[in-house]
Amino acid sequence: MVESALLPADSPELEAEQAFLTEARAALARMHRDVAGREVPMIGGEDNDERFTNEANQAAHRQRTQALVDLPDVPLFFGRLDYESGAIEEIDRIYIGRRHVHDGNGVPLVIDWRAPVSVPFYRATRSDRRHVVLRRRYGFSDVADLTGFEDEPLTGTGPSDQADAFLRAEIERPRTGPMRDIVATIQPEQDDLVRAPLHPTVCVQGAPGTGKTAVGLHRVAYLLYTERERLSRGGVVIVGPNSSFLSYIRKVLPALGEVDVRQITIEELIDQPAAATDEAEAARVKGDVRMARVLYRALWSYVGTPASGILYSKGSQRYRVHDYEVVEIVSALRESTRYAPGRNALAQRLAHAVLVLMERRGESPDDRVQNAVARSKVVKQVLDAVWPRVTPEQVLHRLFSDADFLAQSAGDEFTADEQAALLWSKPPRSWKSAKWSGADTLLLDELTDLIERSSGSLGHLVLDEAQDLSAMQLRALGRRCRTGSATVLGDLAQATTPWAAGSWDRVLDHLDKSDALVAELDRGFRVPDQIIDFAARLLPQIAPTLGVPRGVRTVADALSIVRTDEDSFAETLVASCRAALAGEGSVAVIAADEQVSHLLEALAAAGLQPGLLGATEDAMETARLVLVPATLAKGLEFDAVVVAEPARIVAAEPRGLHRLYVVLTRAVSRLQIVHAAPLPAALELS
Ligand SMILES: Nc1ncnc2c1ncn2[C@@H]1O[C@H](COP(=O)(O)OP(=O)(O)OP(=O)(O)O)[C@@H](O)[C@H]1O
Repeated sequence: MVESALLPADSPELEAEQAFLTEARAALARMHRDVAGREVPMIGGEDNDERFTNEANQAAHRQRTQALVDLPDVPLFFGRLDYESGAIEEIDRIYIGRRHVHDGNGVPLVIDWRAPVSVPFYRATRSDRRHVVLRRRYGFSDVADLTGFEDEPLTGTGPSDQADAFLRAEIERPRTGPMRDIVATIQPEQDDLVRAPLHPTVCVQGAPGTGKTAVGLHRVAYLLYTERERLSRGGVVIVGPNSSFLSYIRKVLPALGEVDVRQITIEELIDQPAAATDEAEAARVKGDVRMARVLYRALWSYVGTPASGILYSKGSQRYRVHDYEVVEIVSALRESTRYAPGRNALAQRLAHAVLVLMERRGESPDDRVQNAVARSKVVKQVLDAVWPRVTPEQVLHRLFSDADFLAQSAGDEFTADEQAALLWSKPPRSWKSAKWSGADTLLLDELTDLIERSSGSLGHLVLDEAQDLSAMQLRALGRRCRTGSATVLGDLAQATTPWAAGSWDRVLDHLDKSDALVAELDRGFRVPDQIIDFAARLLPQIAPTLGVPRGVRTVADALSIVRTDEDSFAETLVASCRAALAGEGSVAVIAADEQVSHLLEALAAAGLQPGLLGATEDAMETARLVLVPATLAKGLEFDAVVVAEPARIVAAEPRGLHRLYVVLTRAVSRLQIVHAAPLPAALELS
């Protein structure tokens, strides 16, 4: 969508392209009318299957109708390929767009970018032309009027730099709000990941601004195109770190014609609201994978060793199952089932043992007798004594209230200090009055699955900023897509949580997707070279094994550092904001969370009226200048960024340097650092 003015507005060729766009729009409107006006067939009857089928048909119709809405600011096509004549059937030219548009008589006007025939748009080069002679890219205004185009002939020799110029212009087009799609300029290394098959899971390590989020979103659109039937059963879910980030990315998939994908936080996916917060150390320990083993032991410690057998009476008959037989049955079951089905199975096995005794005495008991024995008082007494019913809440309440129970369950997994961090200082009287933290809800989720296997039916799960997830979060997510696959996106250098897993092998192991394909993206599209090089000085300290990302652009005066003193800090910051606002596009001030309210006042007092990210979901859409607490900056970007007092950002949390690395890599064109305190040593310019 580059504003391109290569041709005069009245050039016949441009006019012909504009006329084609008008024709394609009219065709899309007709397709929309046709689908919207079509009656959805309803099958009669009121049973569950019929109701379900009718609802599914209605939903599919709604989705199809919505997908055909012509969004006013989204161009219908963005590129064209001209083929050697006769190369592909009778077609010598195709227009490529966000969805398929046909003329009503079976003639395609615009081909969906996801179709195999569109692949050369992204992959053809002069040395591998794939029968393409010309690639054309279009420029559009903000309201999707076609304003120009650029041609890239593939028939010449030597490298072509048009593609790079187009990419650069697209990256630098000023931002006005939420993230936009990159469908016109997906790069070959990104295209590989976007079009990777549904299975196995794909895991992408990538430096800031290499396009991980963009790749994840386009991959979802691609998979829905190629695997819609398979995915419609379990659904697709995108999990992002917080609601500001989700609000930022929410328009990309609808612009690609996909309106039915849930984009949520992990808390929403787990669906157990948290009512308490943890101290940092407790949160770290609760997120650790050792917790899974501790919970396992805690739960199974409820199963005791039978002290006696059972004596079942029927009429004048007595049947005795000896204690050693009960012990054997219990220990065999312990090894082979989950907790709740194990209890049911124990009842049935005991009843079966009684039935065998009955048969030995020449009786011929049937299933009804077995069920009656299984439900009898004597069997129930054994069950309650040996294999009691428990809920996840009861187990966790006991674990955090009872130091002996915790020590016994922890074995040598946790140190005494770690156990102390887990214990409640004031235990609630009962599990019913316990207030669970976010980390606790994941432990409850794990226990629920240990008690009764949960179903895990998602078709595909995208995890963005996955480097931050704890082992217990990853296990909970993995359980929800046991048979599905995932796209795991992240950057180990941007891991800011104390419970971060630390390596992709471990992340994938916790997610139970060890067969994943791991790839790396290393071309940083967002951040100009000078800023990447500056931020990368932190890498030896925060992620020594990761390489420095390769920049694709230099921008004049991209980086400046302004030293001031405490007294003039606000004034200097205001001046930096004014300078940034004099340019085009979005501007952010990013500061340590605890400094935000003070800076908000200072900026407002200077008449700048910034939006406050996190206070309202649409702050990035309603204000050009946004004040961003450092902990919410992850995943976002702005044309210009002013970072206030890096030392405070670093001091605010244990992984403060990682946070600073995130903050320094949010700018597309200009980064200004305003500081009174010294910069971290690695950043001091020599
Ligand atoms: N092929 C491309 N064409 C145009 N723009 C691109 C391309 N790839 C990435 N970008 C742009 O680069 C910016 C960064 O992309 P994205 O947010 O997906 O990166 P990321 O790797 O997820 O970054 P971070 O690690 O900082 O979250 C976005 O503005 C995106 O639109």
